[in-house]
Amino acid sequence: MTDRFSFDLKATDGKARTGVINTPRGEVRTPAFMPVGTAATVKAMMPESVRATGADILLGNTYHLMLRPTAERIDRLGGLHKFMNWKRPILTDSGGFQVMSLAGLRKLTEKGVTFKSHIDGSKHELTPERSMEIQRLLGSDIVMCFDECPALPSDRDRIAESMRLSMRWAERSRDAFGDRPGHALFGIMQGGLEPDLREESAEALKQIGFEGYAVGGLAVGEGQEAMFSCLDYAPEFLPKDKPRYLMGVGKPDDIVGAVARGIDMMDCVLPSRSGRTGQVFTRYSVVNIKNARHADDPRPLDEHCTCPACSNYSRAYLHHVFRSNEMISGMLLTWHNLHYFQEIMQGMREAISKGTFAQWQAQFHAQREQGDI
Ligand SMILES: NCc1cc(CSc2ccccc2)c2nc(N)[nH]c(=O)c2c1
Repeated sequence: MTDRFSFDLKATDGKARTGVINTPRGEVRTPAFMPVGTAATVKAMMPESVRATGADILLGNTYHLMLRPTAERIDRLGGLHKFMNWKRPILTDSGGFQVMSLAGLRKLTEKGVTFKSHIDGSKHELTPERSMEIQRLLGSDIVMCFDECPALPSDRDRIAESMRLSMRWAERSRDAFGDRPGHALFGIMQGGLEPDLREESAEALKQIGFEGYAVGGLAVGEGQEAMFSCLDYAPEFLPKDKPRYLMGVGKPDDIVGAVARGIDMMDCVLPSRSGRTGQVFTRYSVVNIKNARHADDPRPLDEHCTCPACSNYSRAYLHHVFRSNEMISGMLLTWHNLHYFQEIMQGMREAISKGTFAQWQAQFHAQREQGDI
């Protein structure tokens, strides 16, 4: 164990990298997929089940937790790790993105954002300083800078103005974060799909200095092709010796494409949210368990998968409990999806270590062309 935060880059294969993030609460193997635990729970999962899927770290949400049950109450109860019974690392987002996508009556100024809670309409303010305080009260191991993520498409001037505001907020986040050994503050690169603005943002963040760097402002409606075009150059603007985190991404092929372009960490609600809506990710395709074709099918979702859903239940059963709106449906399908996402990450870590990432990527895509078994 360590009392410091550090990143060891173990191997590269082309632009793909594999390594380990060392934190006082344990190691995070990269490339890493981070399940989202928005309101202090990965929905439909016990923490020990999340760990059993292979997750080393999970995400918490400043926006949701500041509204309910509040960061001060979680702090009084011993912090988020104790509160949600997750002893390993937690990364929390800074809240700005969720304010812009969820809250009402938002007012954005140089100081920060004021808004009304989507829960009870109460008024709140988030600034870089308040976001750092909330994330400190939660006790998260990796803290994200307070930033503004412009919706795409936006005109270039709007994107430039928003990025430069986020860079001023990054400086204020750094100052407010203070000296917290064993904890990390990650900067967030913005700049839309504009190479020069992305480079300007990266340079500004490197001047300030962070323990890790995120690529923000992608997967906001631009589509996979445009996202990959940006990832063809943006990660290279960031320091090689620090973790690179692509925020809020994505589908399995998004994740593989991002790792191939030099990304180390990703998060997405997709596997858990889809698990609750009957959308199942397998190595061959996406299966909608609601479809009548599964009603009499005695086979597992994926005969190669070792998760509890695939080891112990038929498609017919999973179809039945989904149609019957039984709780076990969300539990089993979420477990399977998270297990499958972690299986992809483990496969990539091994392939990059062996220098066979290109072959692994080719097989990943070839299997998906086969379609459902
Ligand atoms: N992919 C869109 C996206 C998603 C998130 C949210 S990622 C997340 C969600 C829940 C918990 C932790 C992290 C973002 N967060 C920030 N701060 N900045 C962005 O540009 C951005 C873009």
